[in-house]
Amino acid sequence: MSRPVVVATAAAAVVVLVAPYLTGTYYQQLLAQAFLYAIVAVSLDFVWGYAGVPDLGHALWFGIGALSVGHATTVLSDVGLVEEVHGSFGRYALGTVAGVVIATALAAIVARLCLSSRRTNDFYIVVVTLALATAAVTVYDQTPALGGGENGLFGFNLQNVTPLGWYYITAALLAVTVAVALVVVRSDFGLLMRAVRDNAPRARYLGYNDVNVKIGVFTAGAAVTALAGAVFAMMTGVANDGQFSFTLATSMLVWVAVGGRATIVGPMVGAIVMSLAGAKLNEHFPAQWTIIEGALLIAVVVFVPGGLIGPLVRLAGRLLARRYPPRGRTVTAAAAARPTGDSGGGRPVIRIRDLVFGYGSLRVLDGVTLDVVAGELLCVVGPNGAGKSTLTSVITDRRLRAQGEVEYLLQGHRLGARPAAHEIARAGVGRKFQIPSVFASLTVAEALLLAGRRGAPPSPWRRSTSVEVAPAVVDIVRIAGLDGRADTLSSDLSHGLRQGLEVAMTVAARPRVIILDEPTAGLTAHERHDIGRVLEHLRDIGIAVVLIEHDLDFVVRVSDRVVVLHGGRVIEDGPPETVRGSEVVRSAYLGTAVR
Ligand SMILES: Nc1ncnc2c1ncn2[C@@H]1O[C@H](COP(=O)(O)OP(=O)(O)OP(=O)(O)O)[C@@H](O)[C@H]1O
Repeated sequence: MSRPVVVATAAAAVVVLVAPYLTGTYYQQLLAQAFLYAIVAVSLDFVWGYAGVPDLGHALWFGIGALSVGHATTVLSDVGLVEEVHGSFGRYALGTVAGVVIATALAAIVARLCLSSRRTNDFYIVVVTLALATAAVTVYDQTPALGGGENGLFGFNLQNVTPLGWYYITAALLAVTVAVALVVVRSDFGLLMRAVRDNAPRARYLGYNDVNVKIGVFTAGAAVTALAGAVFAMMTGVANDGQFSFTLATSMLVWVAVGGRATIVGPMVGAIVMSLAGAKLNEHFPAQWTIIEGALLIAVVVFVPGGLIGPLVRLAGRLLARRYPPRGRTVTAAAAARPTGDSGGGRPVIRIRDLVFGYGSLRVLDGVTLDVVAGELLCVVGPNGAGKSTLTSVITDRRLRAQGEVEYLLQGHRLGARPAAHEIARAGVGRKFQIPSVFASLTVAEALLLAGRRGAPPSPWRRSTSVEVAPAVVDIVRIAGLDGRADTLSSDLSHGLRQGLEVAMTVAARPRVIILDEPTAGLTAHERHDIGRVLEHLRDIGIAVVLIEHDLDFVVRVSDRVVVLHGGRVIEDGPPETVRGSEVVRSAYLGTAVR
């Protein structure tokens, strides 16, 4: 931490310690509630801001925590009225643990159902979280035996803790939450969270299970929020439908959006300021405050998507960085990070037999049969729409329902019948997309760091500062003009530089088979020549290189074998010169029908 950050943190700590002595009990209670809401905002920032999973019903987890403590400590009558309160500490602990466990389990189920299928996407989780929060309030109100109905449960607050005590307890919980959150988002795992948010398919094809990352973060967010809900209930002695409500869920979204997504500090400040303002304004203008909150959310999302506090935090960070330059990540070549191809060159590493695949009624691959061989540079060519990119997709993701066989003969890896994209990538099949696909919010070095781990779970607290990659990756970085740009954000790179970065990322993952869809598009003739040399080097060390290309001169120069795809069928498979001279190929490229 730089000195100004230490000073600012110490100053904030002094203010928090002294503030309750300058205010009365009323404000101590309000602030203690605001701190709990700030914990919720930080957890939602994790889920929505960093992992990109929109949870519109985040209040549900808060309500479950509160209701669980209410239930553990009270005895209800037949009509749901509180008859007795059990004030033993064990009951509070039991309620808290049960609330966290129930919220965690339910969140894991919801996230798995909404996120794990190829056919589901963010839209599902938006609808499901919204529907769940709404349904929870209805169930709550209609089932008095569960939560006291519209009256809720009350009078069960933990005795012997004063408002000042709660103030310090909640402040300490918030400090721990923020500290842990900052460590995690700055760690290597934090990079993965942002990578999955920015570009889940790219993360998947580098060997990461993006769905599990999202499910894990969503579930952790629910657990922390349930804990905050449980403490809230112990402190106030109240559990009611308001804690589940869509109104509270909307407030949570407003805190994060107004504070600034993916900043931690922004949502924390947003929650404290907005909940204090809300509490005061609600006293005088209860109806108007809800409208103001809704309008604020719309205004921020439309006009200042970065939020109000987040940009200030970033600006302060930039100003500080000028005075105290942060330690950037360095990219260095390491022999140990060298990709190792198969020693037995000439051996098939992927065997494809009679592959048939279509989009609806459109048949795109029509009985493709070919071998991908270690230590060979294979070019796949064909006119637009021939099925080249589709073939890449079907080879690198067997969850795509294709008929026929794809067998992976990668030493040391046994893949199941229909391995997922991340499993295939981990086994050593690397893929570069046709349109450059990078992680917008990651720097060049950060992207290479993640790529180099090839799906190995990154540490949630360690922040690697040096990135060791294969010498070939350093060559690609140099050829692509990325030298000296280790700390440049991928979103700030030109099209050509992104192209180079994606090739470098694919090689950094130490693949044994590398499939590159038009890696030289957007590069100059000189850069193409250099990339060609890197690909030849990869081939020479035993890697199977599959290149999808349109530039026939380049293809003839670098390839050992050329496969021509036309109308989803392999119409030629042989040495480059033979293929170039082929009448069938010429007519295919000129658009004449091939029989
Ligand atoms: N997701 C999709 N849904 C429906 N049709 C698709 C989809 N992706 C590709 N296609 C169609 O499948 C056919 C083959 O496309 P593909 O991108 O595999 O060809 P290609 O040989 O890579 O072409 P290009 O050289 O232009 O990239 C095309 O007719 C294309 O329109």
